[in-house]
Amino acid sequence: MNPGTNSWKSTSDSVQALELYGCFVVAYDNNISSELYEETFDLMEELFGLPIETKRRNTSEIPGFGYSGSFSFMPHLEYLGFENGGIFEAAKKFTSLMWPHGHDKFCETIYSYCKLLLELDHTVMKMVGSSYNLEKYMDPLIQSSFYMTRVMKYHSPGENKSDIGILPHRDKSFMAIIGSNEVKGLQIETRDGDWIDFEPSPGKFIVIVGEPFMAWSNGRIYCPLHKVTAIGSKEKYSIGLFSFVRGILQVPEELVDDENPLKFKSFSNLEFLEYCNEKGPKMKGAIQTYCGI
Ligand SMILES: O=C(O)CCC(=O)C(=O)O
Ligand SMILES: [Fe+2]
Repeated sequence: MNPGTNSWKSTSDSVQALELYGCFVVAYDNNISSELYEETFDLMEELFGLPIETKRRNTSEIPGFGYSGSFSFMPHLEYLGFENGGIFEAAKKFTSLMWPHGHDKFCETIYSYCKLLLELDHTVMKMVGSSYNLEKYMDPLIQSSFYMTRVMKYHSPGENKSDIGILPHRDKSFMAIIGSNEVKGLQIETRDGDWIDFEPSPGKFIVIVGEPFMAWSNGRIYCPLHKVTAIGSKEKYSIGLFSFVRGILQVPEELVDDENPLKFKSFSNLEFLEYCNEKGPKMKGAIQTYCGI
């Protein structure tokens, strides 16, 4: 990504969007075919159509992973989160848990889909590194990341109706990349308090900064509040790839100077996740209370 070239321009635009909005939309249609996109979302219907006892087999110690749904405060949401869907063995393990007799098509489709999102995650990380001249930090961050694929179903509230899908929140992951079927509902809050819609379409993804990434950048990158509204008679399905960084995260010294004093102490992404889980879902600026200076 050399200064002056087109890829450098799109890099600086994207990083600027992360600073202003904490998110940006990627048209990834050259990399993900509409067939793969459609197949993946068709399979979501099949997955969520499994008996609840089967879906409950997907358990995890990590908050936000595993299976959950029918929350009193978010009655339309149901989700399944599993680790490392972009690694074939992990995709296979999740598939066998859901379909003990196997389901090759599901396994191959979800793996291909997650692998593309994984590549996109690495690309975005590298874009940030190149834009801030912090390239040397990016490979170690990527190498200590692990990923959750979380598939979400928002049950329809009914024709001409709308209801809460996910309450306004900031992500506790480092970064998330989300795509959905054609049903709208995800909204991101701007710094001015306006809510903007993510308009889903095949091959389009939204990259969302989580609180740990914002803290790592010493607040240079923004972390937006966002929410989902369940709307109308069609079910909404979305698939997110959420990254988490193991070990201790520390603001790079290059991002600290007299004008930008250190705003966050070193912290652990995973312990932060536990902390938020204990404090409950209402915490909006959790990272500040966790490790803000
Ligand atoms: O389903 C979506 O579009 C967004 C989900 C989300 O914000 C989350 O799981 O943190
Ligand atoms: Fe989120």
